[in-house]
Amino acid sequence: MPHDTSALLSVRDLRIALPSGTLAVRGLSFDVRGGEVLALVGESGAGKSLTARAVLGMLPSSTRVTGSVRLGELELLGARRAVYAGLWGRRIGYVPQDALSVLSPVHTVGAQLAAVVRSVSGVSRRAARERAVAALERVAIPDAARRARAYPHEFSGGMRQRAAIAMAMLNEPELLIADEPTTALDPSIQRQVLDVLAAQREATGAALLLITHDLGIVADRADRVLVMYAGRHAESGPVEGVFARPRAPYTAGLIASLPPEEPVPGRRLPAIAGVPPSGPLPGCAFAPRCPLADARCRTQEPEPTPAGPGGSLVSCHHSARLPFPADDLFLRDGVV
Ligand SMILES: Nc1ncnc2c1ncn2[C@@H]1O[C@H](COP(=O)(O)OP(=O)(O)OP(=O)(O)O)[C@@H](O)[C@H]1O
Repeated sequence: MPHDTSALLSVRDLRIALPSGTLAVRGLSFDVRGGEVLALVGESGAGKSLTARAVLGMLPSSTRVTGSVRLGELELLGARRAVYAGLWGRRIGYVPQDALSVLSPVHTVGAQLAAVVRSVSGVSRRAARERAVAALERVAIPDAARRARAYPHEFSGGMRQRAAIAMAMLNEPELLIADEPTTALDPSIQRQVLDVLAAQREATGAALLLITHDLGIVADRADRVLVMYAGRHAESGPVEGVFARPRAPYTAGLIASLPPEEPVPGRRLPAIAGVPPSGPLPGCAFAPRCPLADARCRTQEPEPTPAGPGGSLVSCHHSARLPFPADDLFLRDGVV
């Protein structure tokens, strides 16, 4: 598949081999368009974080990465460290799951934000500090001028995460990559942090690659979704379309196993039985868990194929046979 030259980020045939030789990401292609939110979802171990780190150029040198990752015209895979250093915080902002991985414990939050400002623009220390405080205000840190003089450990988890968003957005990058930015937070705080992220993104027009395993967040916050399974593309497309009519059995199973808003007493919750494969399989990686799998699925790996409106793609030999809702398919293996 050629690159989409109109996309902000265009990833093609990304393969990531771990030091053990295991191929953890196996030929993934996707695009992020300017200003949009693309959610990357899938079970733990699907390769979401590795994909994000490959785009960010943050994988250890012991991993082997092939394929192509283009930011606009610029090829990032194989780029020298200096190229990435010029992009981080300027064209690409990064919000990790744990803000402490980007905030140093030995400097105040304000000093760290000011240093990021000064790394890009030659403003005075005082002006950089003022911009740091303004950035903390924008992410709703109360009493920002005073809080800027505090250290990260003096912030609550939610405040630290908002400070990390402020830091990522300081220089108005075109692309933001957020890896499970709210997973470590209480549900009540998650919403605030996601609201802050959305507001910042809308104010600057940045695109967002949002990694999450929470389909509720995808439904509420993303424009398009890419469902990954065992390092591969399972399904992708506009969020509304994918939720209204999933075409990959894996996606349908994930949606079927979402707890209903109002539980029906005595009704079993569908579940996808089994666990993802630990090694390579000759056919579709989901086949051992898939209620529709047949002999072809066990021998022939499905490729992403156009499947619906809005550029939807599905990697499944039997998507046309998939009913929706698919609860009954997954109830066979359901848990009480
Ligand atoms: N540095 C590493 N060395 C060895 N194995 C790794 C490394 N990083 C990731 N892996 C393995 O690669 C696979 C994919 O990991 P990745 O973190 O991308 O998954 P994920 O989809 O982000 O999962 P999660 O939702 O749990 O974060 C997993 O099996 C993981 O154990």
